[in-house]
Amino acid sequence: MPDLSQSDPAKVAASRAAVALVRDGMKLGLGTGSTAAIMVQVLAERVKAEGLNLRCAATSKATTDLAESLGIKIETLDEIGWLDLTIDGADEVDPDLHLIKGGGGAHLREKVVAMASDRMVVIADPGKVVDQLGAFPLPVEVLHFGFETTRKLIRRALDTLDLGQTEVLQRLKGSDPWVTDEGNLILDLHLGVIPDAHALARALAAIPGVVEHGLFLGICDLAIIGKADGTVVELDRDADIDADRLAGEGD
Ligand SMILES: O=C[C@H](O)[C@H](O)[C@H](O)COP(=O)(O)O
Repeated sequence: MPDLSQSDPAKVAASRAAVALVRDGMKLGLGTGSTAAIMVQVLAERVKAEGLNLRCAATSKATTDLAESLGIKIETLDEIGWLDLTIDGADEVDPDLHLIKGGGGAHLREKVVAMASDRMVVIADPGKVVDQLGAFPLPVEVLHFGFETTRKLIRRALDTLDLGQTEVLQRLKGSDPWVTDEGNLILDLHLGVIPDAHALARALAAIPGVVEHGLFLGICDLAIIGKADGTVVELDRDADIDADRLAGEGD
C-alpha cells in the first residue's frame, strides 16, 4: 500500500475526511490532480482494509492508471450510469463553492462526472480558498478545428465583458501543444479577477469551438479544506468563509 508519510499533510487530511464519507456499495467518481491522487491512495487503503465493494469511474487516464495500479477497478461512466459521490480537487474555491478547475487539463471529464453525481465533494488545501475567482488562469478546452478563430472569439467575449487587461495563452507541454484526454487543446485565460463568473461562463459556452471551461458553478456541495496540522474545515454553501484566515492557518 502507498506510503503517504511524504505527502502534503493538508491534502492527506482533506482526502481522509472525504474518503470517510464513502460507504460500502457506493458508486464513486474519482477526480484528477495531486490532491485527488492522494485521495485515491487513501481510498485504496480503505478498500483493502475493509473489503469495500465499490463501483468507480475516473475523470482521467492518469487517475484510471493510478486507481487500477492500487487494485481499484475502474468502469466507464456509462457502465455505472449515475454516481452517489464524486471527490475531486480544485484550483480555486470561492465562498459560494464556485470553483476553477482544470489546472491538470481534466476539467471536461471532471465536469461530466461531477454533474452525473448526487454529490460533489472538493478536497483542497487552504491556499485554494479565495474571496473571488480569477487569480488562477481559467482553463478552456477547445477544438483543434478553428483554434485561432476560437481564440479570437474568446478574446472578443472578454472585451465585451470589460475584464480589463487579460491574456489568452495556449497551454503547452514543453514546446508542444497540451492535448487533453479527449484530444482537444487548452487555452488558459489569465484574468486576474472574475467579477461575474456566471456571465463569463455563459459567454464562453456560447462559442462553438469551446468544448468546456473550467468554471464549476453551483456544482460543488461540500469543500473539505485540509490544514497542515492534519485537521480539516468543512465548507458548505452557507459557510462564512474567511479566505485570508484559512490561508494563514495552512502555513
Ligand atoms: O485538471 C485538473 C483538476 O481540475 C484538478 O483537480 C485541479 O487542477 C487541482 O489539482 P491539484 O490537486 O493538483 O492542485
